[in-house]
Amino acid sequence: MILLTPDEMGAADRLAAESGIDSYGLMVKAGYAVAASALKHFATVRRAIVLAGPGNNGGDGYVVARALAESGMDVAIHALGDPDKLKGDARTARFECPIEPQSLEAYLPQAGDLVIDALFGAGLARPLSGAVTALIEAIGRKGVPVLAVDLPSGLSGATGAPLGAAFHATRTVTFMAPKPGHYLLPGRDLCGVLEVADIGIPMRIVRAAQGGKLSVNSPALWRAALPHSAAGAHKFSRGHLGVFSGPAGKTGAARLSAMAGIRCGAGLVTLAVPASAEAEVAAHQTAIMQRRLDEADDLRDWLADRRLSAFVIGPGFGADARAREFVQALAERPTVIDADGISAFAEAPDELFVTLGRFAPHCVLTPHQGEFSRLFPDIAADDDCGKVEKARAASARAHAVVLYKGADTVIAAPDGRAAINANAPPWLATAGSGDVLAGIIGGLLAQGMEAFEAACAGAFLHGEAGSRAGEGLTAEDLPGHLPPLSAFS
Ligand SMILES: NC(=O)C1=CN([C@@H]2O[C@H](COP(=O)(O)OP(=O)(O)OC[C@H]3O[C@@H](n4cnc5c(N)ncnc54)[C@H](OP(=O)(O)O)[C@@H]3O)[C@@H](O)[C@H]2O)[C@@H](O)CC1
Ligand SMILES: Nc1ncnc2c1ncn2[C@@H]1O[C@H](COP(=O)(O)OP(=O)(O)O)[C@@H](O)[C@H]1O
Ligand SMILES: [K+]
Repeated sequence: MILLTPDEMGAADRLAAESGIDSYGLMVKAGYAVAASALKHFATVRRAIVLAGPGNNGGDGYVVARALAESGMDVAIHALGDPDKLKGDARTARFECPIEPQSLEAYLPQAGDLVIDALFGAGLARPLSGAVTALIEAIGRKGVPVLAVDLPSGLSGATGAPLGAAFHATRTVTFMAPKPGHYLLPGRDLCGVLEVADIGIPMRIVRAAQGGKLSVNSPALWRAALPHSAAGAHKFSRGHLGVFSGPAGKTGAARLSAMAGIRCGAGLVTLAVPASAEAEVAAHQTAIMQRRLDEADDLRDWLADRRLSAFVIGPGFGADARAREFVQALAERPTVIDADGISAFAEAPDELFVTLGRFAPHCVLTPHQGEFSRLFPDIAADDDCGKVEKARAASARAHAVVLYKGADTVIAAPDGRAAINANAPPWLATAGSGDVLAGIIGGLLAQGMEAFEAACAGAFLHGEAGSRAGEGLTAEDLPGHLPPLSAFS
């Protein structure tokens, strides 16, 4: 599913107009789609209150009011600003609507109302005024449901962050394609249930405006890149994943990664274990192999085996000089660099970026918010930038795929491709869950998937496993609930 930024949506609008499509016709379709949603999902409300803004979002609102009145609903319009100053399609919509607008101040929220929020959509340019903010609070206090047109007013469609106050909608109807702000937090929560209405802009125009670089993560993005298990495959043809364990007492994280890697199809998985932890790891593993590995020299010997096709380093490893040395040696092969593998470079992130820059972008960095801030402090602190732009900037700087974790995980590649993951249930946020994700991605890399596709598929499979395991899961449950890759091919 493609995503359009508000600017790209504006471009689609312009291209549609240039191809002869009537823009007022689009507004009418948009308004009727919202009215249909109101009638279907809020059938029991006593009256609909349309809050109409000064631009085309307000224009949509006048169409909604007309459509609802035609269907027999009791409708009132409260306009922000002087309706006589409306221009273009919004002005036409206002004069085709039989209901005379009242002032915004005249609206007193009442139980039984449905608010249609048509104040601002893609054109929001600054934080909402004090009067609008007070009205949002009054509507919230009364528990009046809100149906948002395109976006809850106050929310940036580009970043998913409110510019100040914003409506908290029950449902949102947007047009042609969702925007990043519908999926990035807190926008996703502020939108409520999202509907995407087709208002008749041809998809070829939508695609031309979009450029194909940002999407919602779904199997369509990576299905073709999944490893196929041929009948004659043997374990080495399905890849060999190496996972680095921490010292005694800290081996659990790497063991979780290793188990996830073998469950998602790596032919062989070996845990590389320091001497202090050999007995501990051996007591836990059966299908996973084990190799003693203490120093960087041991690692260089091991790397002589070219059949080792991918690595995971970081979970429970220790964020120290040894971690830096290991990551620098591993960067020549596809490697997931997680947790301590990231934090080890907090004092000298450029050392990591220079190392990664010497190779093709075949490594995946998987920071959560804290780790992201350690490695990319300036990008993390840029409040004008949404999570997609942050992940993209980080990926370009690091010369690696960056999977920026959270409830709204974003995956970005150095070439600008990006995806927002949307299938993770909230109970996936449990200790060790990130270690499992690193192992899944490692397992896919080991089987020959490219880094961006492996990271996207990994995040999606992790979310699926979380849903299948259900609320109350622990990280140990996740590998056993991974769906088979064949379910997606
Ligand atoms: N694209 C398409 O194909 C289609 C788009 N459609 C619809 O058009 C919508 C976009 O319309 P839009 O561009 O007119 O922007 P919109 O959100 O109405 O706001 C702009 C106005 O608000 C003002 N303003 C901004 N911030 C403000 C603030 N904080 N406080 C006060 N004022 C503020 C701003 O004023 P200015 O900044 O110029 O002073 C300007 O007057 C889109 O969301 C969708 O619903 C549909 O009809 C279907 C086809
Ligand atoms: N609220 C949430 N909803 C869904 N998934 C979440 C949420 N919060 C975190 N996650 C996911 O849970 C995992 C947690 O990983 P991480 O922060 O590394 O924790 P740990 O180090 O304990 O494994 C990540 O995949 C992250 O995207
Ligand atoms: K709106």
